Amino acid sequence: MVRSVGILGCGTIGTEIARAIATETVPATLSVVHGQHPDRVAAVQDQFDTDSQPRAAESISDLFEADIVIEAAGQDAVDDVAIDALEHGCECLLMSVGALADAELRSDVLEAADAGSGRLHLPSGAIAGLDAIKAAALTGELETATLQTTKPPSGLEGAPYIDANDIDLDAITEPTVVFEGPANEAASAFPSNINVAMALSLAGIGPSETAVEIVAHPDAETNTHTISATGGMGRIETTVENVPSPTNPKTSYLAAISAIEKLRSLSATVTVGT
Ligand SMILES: NC(=O)C1=CN([C@@H]2O[C@H](COP(=O)(O)OP(=O)(O)OC[C@H]3O[C@@H](n4cnc5c(N)ncnc54)[C@H](O)[C@@H]3O)[C@@H](O)[C@H]2O)C=CC1
Ligand SMILES: O=C([O-])CC(=O)C(=O)O
Repeated sequence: MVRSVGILGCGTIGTEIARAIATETVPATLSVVHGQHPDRVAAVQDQFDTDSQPRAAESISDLFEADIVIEAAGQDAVDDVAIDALEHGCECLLMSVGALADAELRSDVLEAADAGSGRLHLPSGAIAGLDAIKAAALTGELETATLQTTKPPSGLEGAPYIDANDIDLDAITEPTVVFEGPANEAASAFPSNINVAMALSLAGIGPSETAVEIVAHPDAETNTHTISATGGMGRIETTVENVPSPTNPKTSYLAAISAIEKLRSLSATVTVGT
């Protein structure tokens, strides 16, 4: 049973998760939040009645008083929070799953989860189909897994890969493949765009075997993710045409509500789906 929640990052996803707690969609208390911008921290606190407002943490370690620590900050923050939270016995939910493309960090985080009393949760986020992918991978049936992601060019702005390769996003006038490669390379090349590739990898056949294609589409109005997988179980194909979040178009709205459902399910007496 998860009773108290701590949130790292008061941006699009962190604020939406806090709202779900404030409106009792999730039966838990938001006890503590940590953010970089006092105004965003205050906006999260203001979603609650005065007597139930979360405390603004002075440091990340203050979050470990909660039963579950949710990272909704960015890939750089994962190293600062995940291992310590797990070692403190907290449950830990990571949104910036792409940080686990770093093999050493991944191994340390998974080891901390194995050693501690808290569990590590990596939600499906903005993709659909990890239930089937997990089941197929467990029995060794899964042979191939690919992710094709299509975003408007503006949604890829600021990605290290775009900058390093001098890709002029403004000059794109037709659907253009801007990246092809394994998930572990995609996750660090596009840290704010393709965390979902690492979730797919960890559910499936691993980050170096999972193939990723990123398409910049000048007319796209959605962030679209298509998973294609084959193996002894048959063929899986899922496509989600995601509505971008108004406050951060790089982030699909589904990512926030996926985390909210994961959080709710931790206290549920009945769970549906794999
Ligand atoms: N797994 C998935 O399916 C998805 C994951 N994401 C990832 O989730 C994360 C959060 O996404 P958004 O809420 O849209 O981002 P956002 O940019 O709207 O909010 C992040 C907030 O965290 C704060 N922050 C960053 N580092 C911090 C630190 N060390 N300590 C305290 N606060 C810190 C920032 O100031 C910002 O307010 C991002 O890494 C994003 O790429 C986004 C969409 C889907
Ligand atoms: O929200 C999305 O569409 C996916 C995303 O940004 C990510 O996985 O980092």
